[in-house]
Amino acid sequence: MNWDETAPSTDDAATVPDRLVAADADGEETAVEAALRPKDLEEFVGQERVREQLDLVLRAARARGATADHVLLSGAPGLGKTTLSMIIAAEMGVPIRITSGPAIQHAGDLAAILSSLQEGEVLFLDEIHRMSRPAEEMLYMAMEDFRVDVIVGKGPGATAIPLELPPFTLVGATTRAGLLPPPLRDRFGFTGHMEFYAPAELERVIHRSAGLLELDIEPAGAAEIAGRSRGTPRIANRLLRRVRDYAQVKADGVITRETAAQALDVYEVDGRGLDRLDRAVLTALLKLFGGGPVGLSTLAVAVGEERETVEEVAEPFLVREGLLARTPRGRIATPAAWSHMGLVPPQQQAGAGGQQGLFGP
Ligand SMILES: Nc1ncnc2c1ncn2[C@@H]1O[C@H](COP(=O)(O)OP(=O)(O)OP(=O)(O)O)[C@@H](O)[C@H]1O
Ligand SMILES: [Mg+2]
Repeated sequence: MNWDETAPSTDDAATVPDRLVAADADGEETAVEAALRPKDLEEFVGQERVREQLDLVLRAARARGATADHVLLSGAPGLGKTTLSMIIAAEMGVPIRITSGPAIQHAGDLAAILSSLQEGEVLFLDEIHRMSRPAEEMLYMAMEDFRVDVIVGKGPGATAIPLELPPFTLVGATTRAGLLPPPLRDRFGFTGHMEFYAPAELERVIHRSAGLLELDIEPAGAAEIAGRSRGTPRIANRLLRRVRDYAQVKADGVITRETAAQALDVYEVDGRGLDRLDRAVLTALLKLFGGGPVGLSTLAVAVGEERETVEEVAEPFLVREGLLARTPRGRIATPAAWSHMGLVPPQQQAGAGGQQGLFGP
């Protein structure tokens, strides 16, 4: 992981350098994550509804000796879509092939993958909303009829050679279910929508990971980390690793509420999971603009960040937490924002006199 705060970002999307509370995995994290992935539905924490529904789908398919229906998993980054796809394969006792929408640019790429699948295999297509149109159209037929037409030649002389495919289970994952064309969405037999996790569920994720990493953690320590994890298991696991480092170096290795809180304070992740950027946005909104309304561009300049960074990186979580609202007149802070930042709104400072009190009698 790159901790150099000044390192230029290579992503095209608005990003800030390596946030501890980013929901996306960074490159090196993938290996660490693999070790912490639950291996079956039983071990998979939370998402009760999706788990129960999926359990039925898979059990029924197994009982029929059939290949499971195609499954679409939608939800925010880090909630367990990839994990669940691997669990589907494991529960069905079949191999899994992993690819992603951006990796399939030509229909031919997809045809090659599809024709090399074994019977019953799970094909995991991550970021399925980012597939090219021709590949998508080939996928329709493959999903429905287990057949593709391979086009040979060009122009008027081109011919379509039908190719039979073994039955397979497509597991598609997307963070943007709304971007999927309806014909594609309709071809999935089951759609599971993943929700953010409740604190108690994240505590279970943390205890489980702590066990695998052989860490000594007290329940209050797990609760402290859970409260700062923004409803996301990936972030919970990442914060746990940082707290582990701190507990090793600064304490006796045991993760108590105090060590967890001190460690995450060092990393500037506050009690509610806000990091430095989130707090900078709120501080500017509250202190410089009296809680708003203020335009996005003005707010961004005040924070010293790009407009897109404020809008795409900081705001979604602040809005989700009910700390900031986007209105036609600009951004405003909610009462919860004032109290979270330990500040008093101007009206209340002025007492019963209201806003006027600010400017004297
Ligand atoms: N329900 C869960 N129980 C325990 N651990 C989980 C659960 N969901 C996710 N995790 C852990 O969180 C990490 C991220 O999960 P995963 O990679 O499956 O997320 P994702 O939804 O595929 O994210 P992305 O959208 O970025 O691809 C993994 O290390 C996994 O172990
Ligand atoms: Mg994933």
